[in-house]
Amino acid sequence: MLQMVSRSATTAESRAAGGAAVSIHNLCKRYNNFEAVVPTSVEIASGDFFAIIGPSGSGKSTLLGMIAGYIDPSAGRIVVDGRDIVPEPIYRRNIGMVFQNYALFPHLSVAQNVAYPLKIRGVAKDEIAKRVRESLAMVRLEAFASRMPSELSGGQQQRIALARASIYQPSILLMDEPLGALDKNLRDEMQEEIKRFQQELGATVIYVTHDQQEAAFLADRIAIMRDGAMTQIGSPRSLYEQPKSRFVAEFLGEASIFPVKTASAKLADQTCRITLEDGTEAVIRTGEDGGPGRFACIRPERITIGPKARGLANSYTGVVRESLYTPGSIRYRVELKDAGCLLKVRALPQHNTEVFETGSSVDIGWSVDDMTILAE
Ligand SMILES: Nc1ncnc2c1ncn2[C@@H]1O[C@H](COP(=O)(O)OP(=O)(O)OP(=O)(O)O)[C@@H](O)[C@H]1O
Repeated sequence: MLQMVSRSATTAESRAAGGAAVSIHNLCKRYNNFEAVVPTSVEIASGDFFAIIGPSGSGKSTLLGMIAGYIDPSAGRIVVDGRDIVPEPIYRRNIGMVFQNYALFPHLSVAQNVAYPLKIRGVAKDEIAKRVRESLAMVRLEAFASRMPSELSGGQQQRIALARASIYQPSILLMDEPLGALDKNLRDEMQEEIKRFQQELGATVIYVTHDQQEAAFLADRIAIMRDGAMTQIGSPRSLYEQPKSRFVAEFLGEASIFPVKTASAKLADQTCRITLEDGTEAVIRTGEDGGPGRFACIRPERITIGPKARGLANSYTGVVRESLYTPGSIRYRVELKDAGCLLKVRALPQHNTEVFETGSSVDIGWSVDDMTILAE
């Protein structure tokens, strides 16, 4: 294993072309009166792993297609290392692409598939053979050079697609749901593989996925798309911990979200008291003060359940309405007494952790920093 890593690293050193910086300025796509992508601007740094997530139809693939060059933008610029690539045809853009359907040429062997981009660029035979060997080593499939695509598993085919997309050392790699066709275990394995691969290649990656966990695992930054617009861009952590809207909070991970009815003036200790629509009162850290039209949000793992909740700034009693033990976590739904508000709670099962059964009364609470305020 160690030997393989060090050999790949050497290979990468000799190949790494480095990633390109990508600046997108007011890029948009209209189909008649419909804006599939509204004017969008974003800076992607060289070597960044940038993921785009969002519901179906939110414009992810359209944006990627404009960068790749197979969809013409209605307006806007895509500046790569200082050069606007919008007027350039696909083959001049030096962009590698990997898509969900592996799209390997079925009648060509693995080696011939990987060699293809170099062959059409007129690279000499010896050089092609050497680079095919290097590329296959990077995806750990040297032994498969003479196989046909039909003789490979789904994961192996996708690794060959990666090798083929990167053999001409593109400075940008675009991936649209590359693991979409694979089962869960293989997806997990391939995520590790893609991460390692990108680090070795040094390319800037723009990666479209439906899967928020996948995006969080792979990406330095994530853009969340909705109705053709990037609603929020940030690190996986900042998006999860400081979502700006209800949409982002619900799209990325689980949350309990309640409309805010009133908010008090600031209290002396930089906190304020809010009242939720069902009458529940909570003390939160001030900053983005919640008033009518705002929402209070709390993540399930931020809630303490059991006797330890008693000393917290927000402390209540409730009834467990649902209790589910799953590998790695215990999930509850707890209804606050006298309020009816239902909270999602996730506890970490440790040695001797008490599991509360459905119907039991429990203490439940959170600190002033755990509840955040969101806009619609
Ligand atoms: N050629 C077209 N003509 C008209 N509308 C289109 C065309 N291509 C895409 N659209 C629309 O543009 C919107 C964005 O599509 P896009 O494929 O970018 O979404 P997506 O976020 O990638 O969705 P998914 O996750 O389902 O692949 C959708 O509403 C789609 O119907």
